[in-house]
Amino acid sequence: MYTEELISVIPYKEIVGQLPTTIKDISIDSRSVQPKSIFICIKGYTVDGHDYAQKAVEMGAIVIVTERKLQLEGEVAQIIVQDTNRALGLLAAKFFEYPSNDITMIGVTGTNGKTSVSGIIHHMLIGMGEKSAVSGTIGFNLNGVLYESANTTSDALSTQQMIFRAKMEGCRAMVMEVSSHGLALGRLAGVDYDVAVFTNLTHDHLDFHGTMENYGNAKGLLFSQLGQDLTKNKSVILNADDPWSEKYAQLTPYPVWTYGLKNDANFRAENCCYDDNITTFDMITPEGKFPVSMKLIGEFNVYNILAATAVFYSRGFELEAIIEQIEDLNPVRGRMEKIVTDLPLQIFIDYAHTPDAIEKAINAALPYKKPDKKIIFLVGTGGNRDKSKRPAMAEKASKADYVVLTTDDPRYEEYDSITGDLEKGMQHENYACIGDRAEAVRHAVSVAEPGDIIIFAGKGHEDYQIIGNTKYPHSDAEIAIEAGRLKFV
Ligand SMILES: CC(=O)N[C@H]1[C@@H](OP(=O)(O)OP(=O)(O)OC[C@H]2O[C@@H](n3ccc(=O)[nH]c3=O)[C@H](O)[C@@H]2O)O[C@H](CO)[C@@H](O)[C@@H]1O[C@H](C)C(=O)N[C@@H](C)C(=O)N[C@H](CCC(=O)O)C(=O)O
Ligand SMILES: Nc1ncnc2c1ncn2[C@@H]1O[C@H](COP(=O)(O)OP(=O)(O)OP(=O)(O)O)[C@@H](O)[C@H]1O
Repeated sequence: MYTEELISVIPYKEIVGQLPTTIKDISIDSRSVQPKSIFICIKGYTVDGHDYAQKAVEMGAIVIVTERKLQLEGEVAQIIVQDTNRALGLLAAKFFEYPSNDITMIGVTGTNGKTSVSGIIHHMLIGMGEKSAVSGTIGFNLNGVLYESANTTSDALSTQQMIFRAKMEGCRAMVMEVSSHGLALGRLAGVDYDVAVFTNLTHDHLDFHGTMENYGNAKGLLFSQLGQDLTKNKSVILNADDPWSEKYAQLTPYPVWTYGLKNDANFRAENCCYDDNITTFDMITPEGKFPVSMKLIGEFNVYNILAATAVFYSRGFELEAIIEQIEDLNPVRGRMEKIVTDLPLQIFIDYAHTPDAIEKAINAALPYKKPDKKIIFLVGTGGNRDKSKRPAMAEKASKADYVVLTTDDPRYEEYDSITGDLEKGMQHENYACIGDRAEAVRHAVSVAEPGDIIIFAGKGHEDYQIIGNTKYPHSDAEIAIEAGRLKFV
């Protein structure tokens, strides 16, 4: 690509040296720079890409985008900008010829439900015969092949690359989980969303955002960044039962569709019934009432389904076709997923790691609890991350009859520090603190009796536990089944 053309999309303060006529590639990682590349220096939390500019030049970078003038050896031009993160988004979008303009982009944000709603939309699209890609916490799923990603919302370069690949593979749509970190750190600059969805906003990530106000405002960027061009067919999907929705509705000129169970909304559910691992309800829509029956359990999934329905409706799909897809959906991996075992227990694997999600997960299991039987809830929290949510997590977990407090990626933090913080929120005495997660899982099984429900929360789809900075293989389900066989079979 012509260098002049590429850099025309970014505001810059100064150019140092002679720009080459063309550049061949774009990179933010000195370890994988290709010859004749433009390298953008990104400040991380642990390391700063500016420190790797010289290495990038040695690998073949011929232009460096930087926030300050660097002392570099070799034939290289420097472009000095105010904010390399923002420049990266704009350059990456231009380099890949704005792939998000050619594909329906659906962004899903919120504290809980991003993976669930994104997965639901993706699977419904596929069910309708549309090619679709989805990116988020579970990775990047392109035509059934899953690629790992480090973050829920990847850096701006990977994001544009993913959208480009989805476009080249003929996808009609791409669904993206949009995290508040991604929005605040400019990872989504240059992405043109067609539909923006909000699930809910509750306590999480305050180590990063500081206050709920900042956290909510960061999520709001998804709606304000939709733009103002009313010739574009865009829509916004908001949860009518969450107070932040009113604020987000003010941020956009595009049509807003609401959903919810409590307040007035365009899409509502009535007569919800949770029975035999089947959920039924009447969906109230702008076109009347439709009975729905689905395999996803829990009230939170009714919200997720209403959100997905609003997305499809806003894009002109027929309600009958939408509901047909809902009835075919399988539970999302690791989200109140019931594990099939030969044990006399009901075992759920779940990803709840916020107070609100824990409450919702336990509520989802309540209809399946048999008289005189227990719900055992295992909950862990991550080390070196938002500590303020820990007591609130245990407080919500206290709704279970027995609680096992443990760790979920302790990283560099002592087990006792994590379980000790959780313990402060416990509302009853029926609990144990066991920092080693494998031991904690075995303990949960050891206190179970036939007919009990055990919910293992926090790991969801993950198959590892991070201790220090090493990922060790770990599966709550496998450990539980092994312990259960020893005990019951
Ligand atoms: C705090 C944070 O956001 N850190 C992110 C950050 O890592 P970092 O600070 O260590 O910095 P780095 O990206 O490794 O290095 C900075 C720059 O130097 C470059 N570099 C580095 C080394 C080298 O040899 N050469 C080189 O060029 C890197 O390529 C990069 O451009 O940049 C990495 C690459 O983009 C991210 O993977 C990493 O996210 C870490 C894993 C993380 O845990 N982030 C969390 C807080 C996060 O972002 N979470 C949200 C929300 C999830 C949710 O909703 O639950 C998410 O979207 O995932
Ligand atoms: N709409 C919802 N409202 C509240 N809780 C939910 C909702 N959907 C799912 N949950 C609960 O939250 C957990 C996490 O769900 P999900 O992975 O879909 O959220 P997420 O926003 O992607 O989370 P993360 O940002 O951590 O990846 C689930 O396992 C479930 O317990």
